[in-house]
Amino acid sequence: MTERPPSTPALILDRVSVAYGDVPVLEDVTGTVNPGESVALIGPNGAGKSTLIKAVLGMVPVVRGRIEVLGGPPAQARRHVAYVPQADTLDPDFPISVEQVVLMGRYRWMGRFRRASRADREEVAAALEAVGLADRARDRFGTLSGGQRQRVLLARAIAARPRLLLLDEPFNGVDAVSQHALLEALAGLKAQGTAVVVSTHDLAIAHLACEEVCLINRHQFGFGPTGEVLTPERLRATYGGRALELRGDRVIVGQT
Ligand SMILES: Nc1ncnc2c1ncn2[C@@H]1O[C@H](COP(=O)(O)OP(=O)(O)OP(=O)(O)O)[C@@H](O)[C@H]1O
Repeated sequence: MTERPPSTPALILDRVSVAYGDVPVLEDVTGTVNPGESVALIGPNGAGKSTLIKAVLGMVPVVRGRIEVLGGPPAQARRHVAYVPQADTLDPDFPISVEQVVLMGRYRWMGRFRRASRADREEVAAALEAVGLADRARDRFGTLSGGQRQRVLLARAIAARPRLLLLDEPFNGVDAVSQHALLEALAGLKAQGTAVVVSTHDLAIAHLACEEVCLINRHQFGFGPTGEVLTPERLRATYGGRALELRGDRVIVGQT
């Protein structure tokens, strides 16, 4: 019997350090995310979560160490990586429909004139279905609630058919219905082999959405299975001595 070759990791972080000018923001972050796996980036404000995501996108340079995306440098993998930013640059007043926003996710696969094929339209419809907004396709994007808009932006990323999906705090200000829809859509993507990296302040979400966590606050305080790494001691170290822990699905914030 022949052994199947191991699949290429979606993301390798190898002693990654990032600085803005002379100011170090991340030092020695190391870990691997395989296809179909998800990792939650957890750390306080200013810990470097967004910076790490931008480094994976090749938007900020790595000063030491190495980032490998789908077996090569980040710049070579851009077509296979989708990103849902923390505050999207799309102006909610811009007159654009929900399906037009999602179609943007297909641009990387379209020809020079960006004419949508039937297959593109089917991908858009499937992505909207995945986030539970199929019935809002023709509505103006700006008329949706904040949580629904977040779901549309995830649909745009899904329509890009990424092999690695990066989400920067997608659950902020999102109600329970939208949260459930986002979690279901992420589970669907993972089942198709997409690797997911999601920054979040919500430890309960990290438990629900991700089987791995990366604790960072400039330095790395742990990277591995959620149940093993998300301990009160490590959380306290990550949050600079503040006692934070997870009991059941509740986050307990203690004294500094
Ligand atoms: N473009 C930039 N130029 C200089 N410094 C920056 C820049 N972007 C971020 N920083 C700094 O880098 C550090 C990490 O910021 P980053 O946005 O990565 O943190 P974060 O963990 O995502 O925080 P939050 O949870 O508040 O979103 C902060 O001290 C921030 O001030």
